[in-house]
Amino acid sequence: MLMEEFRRKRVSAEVAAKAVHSGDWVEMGFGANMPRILEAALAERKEELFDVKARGGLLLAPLKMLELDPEGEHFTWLSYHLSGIERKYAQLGKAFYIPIKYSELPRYLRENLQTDVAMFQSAPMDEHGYFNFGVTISHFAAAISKARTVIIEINEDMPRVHGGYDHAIHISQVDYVVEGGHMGVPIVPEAEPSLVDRQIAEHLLPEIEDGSCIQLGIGGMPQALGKMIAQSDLKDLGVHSEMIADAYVDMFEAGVVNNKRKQRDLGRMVYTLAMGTQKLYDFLHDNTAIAAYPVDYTNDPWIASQNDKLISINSALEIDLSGQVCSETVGQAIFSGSGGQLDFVEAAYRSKGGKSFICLPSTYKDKSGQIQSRIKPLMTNGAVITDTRTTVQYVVTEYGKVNLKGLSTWQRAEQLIFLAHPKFREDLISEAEKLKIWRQSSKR
Ligand SMILES: CC(=O)SCCNC(=O)CCNC(=O)[C@H](O)C(C)(C)COP(=O)(O)OP(=O)(O)OC[C@H]1O[C@@H](n2cnc3c(N)ncnc32)[C@H](O)[C@@H]1OP(=O)(O)O
Ligand SMILES: CCCC(=O)O
Repeated sequence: MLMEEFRRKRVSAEVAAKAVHSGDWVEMGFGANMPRILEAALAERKEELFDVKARGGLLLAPLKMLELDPEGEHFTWLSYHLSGIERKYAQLGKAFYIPIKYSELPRYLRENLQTDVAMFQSAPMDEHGYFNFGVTISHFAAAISKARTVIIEINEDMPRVHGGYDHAIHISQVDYVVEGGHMGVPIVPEAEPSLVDRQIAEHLLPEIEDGSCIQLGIGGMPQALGKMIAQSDLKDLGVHSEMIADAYVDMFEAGVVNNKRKQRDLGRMVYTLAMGTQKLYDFLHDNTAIAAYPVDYTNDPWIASQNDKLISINSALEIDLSGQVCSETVGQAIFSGSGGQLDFVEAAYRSKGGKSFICLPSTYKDKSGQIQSRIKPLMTNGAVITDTRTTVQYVVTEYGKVNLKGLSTWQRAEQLIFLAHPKFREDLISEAEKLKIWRQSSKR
C-alpha cells in the first residue's frame, strides 16, 4: 500500500515545480535541507512565473533562481537567517531578511504567514511511510500544516534521525515526491580555535560545572569553544541546543557529554538544526542518543530552562557601554539574523544554576586592516539590538568577564571598558564621561 502511494506521488522535479503559481509564497527548507533540484526546476520556469516569493535561509549554495533572474523580476528571496551567500545577495538588494525570534517561527507560519507550496529535502521513505528531515527539523512541520501543496525531495544521503516529534512527515501528507539520488549533505568546515578563542575559553570554563547542559551558538567562536570543552576535565554534560555542529561530536566522543544528568530528554542530545562535516552527519544517523525536535520545542525558553545549569554561549558583533548587544547587523546592514540568541539568553538565565554568556573578541579588523573596538560607547547608527541590556547576563572578551545583572549604568560602563582592548580604553572613558555614565569605582 505505502509503496503504491509512493509510486503514485513520484514525479520529476519539473512536474513537481509546476505546482507553484505566480504570486505564490513558497517555503523552501533551511540550511542543509534546501531542495536543490526542485529549486533549479523552479528557476527554469522563470518565463512562466511572476511574483513568486521564496522563503528559507542559511543558504549553503547559490540560488539558481537568482542566477537566472538577476533583477528579481520573477522571484524574490526572503531569508530567516543570512549565510555569507545571502549577505552578498542582500547587499545587492536581491534578498531580504525576515526578522524572527526563532522559537516563534512555527507560530508565525501557523498564524500569520501565507504558505502556498512547501518543499523540503528529506531522507528516503522508511518502511512505515515516513520521510525523515534529518539535519534540519526547524519550522518544517508548521509550514507543511498550512501549505496547499507539499513536495519532498529525497536525498539518499540525508541521515535518518531519532526525534521527539515533527522530525518526519508521513507520505499521506505529501502531494509529490521527487527522487534526487545521492546528493551528499552540504559540508560546513570546522573552525579551529584562535588565540582569542582560547583566552575567552579560559575565562569561561571555570563557570561550567559537571552536569551542566550546554548550548553553543552559531559562528566561529562558540564552536571553537565547544572543541575546547571537549578537551576539558568536565563530566556528565548534557546538550539542549538549537544548532549542533562537529564540536558536539567531539564532546560526546570525549565522554564529556553523556546527557545523564538532564532534567528534560534524559540521555539524549537535543537539537533542531545541524550543520557541519560528514563526521556530524554520520554521528546523527540512527543514533539513539539524539532527539531532534522542531524549533518551538528546542528554543522555547520555558522548555530549555527545565534543564538545570543550562549554559548558553553565543557570539556578538558589537556591544555598547550599557550592555545592549548587536549580533546581527553591521550598522544598519544585515549581517546574519537574531536566530535563537535571545531565546537561549533568556532560557539560560531562567534555568536553575544556569548562566548565559555573550562572548566576543574585543576588536575586529575594518576594511583597511585597522583594529576597531567591538565595545562602543553607543551602538553604531542603525545597529539592531539582538539582546536588550536587561536580558544580557555575562559578557566575555579575551580580557575577562562580567555579570551585568543588577549593575548600574556606570558600573556597566566601567566593567565593559575593562573588557575592551587597552588601546581603546581611554577613548571609551572620555566618551563615558561625556555620556555622564562614568564614575570610577573603588575596586574592580
Ligand atoms: C545556534 C543556537 O543554538 S542559538 C542561537 C545563536 N544565534 C545567534 O547567535 C544569532 C546571531 N549570531 C550570529 O549570527 C553570529 O554568531 C555572529 C554574526 C554574531 C558572529 O559570527 P562570526 O562568523 O563568528 O563573526 P565574526 O565575529 O568572525 O565577524 C564576522 C565579520 O564581521 C566583522 N565584524 C565583527 N564585528 C564587527 C563590527 N562591530 N563592525 C563591523 N564589522 C565587524 C569581522 O571583522 C568579520 O569580518 P571578516 O569576515 O571580513 O573577517
Ligand atoms: C536561525 C538559525 C541560526 C541561529 O539561531 O543563529
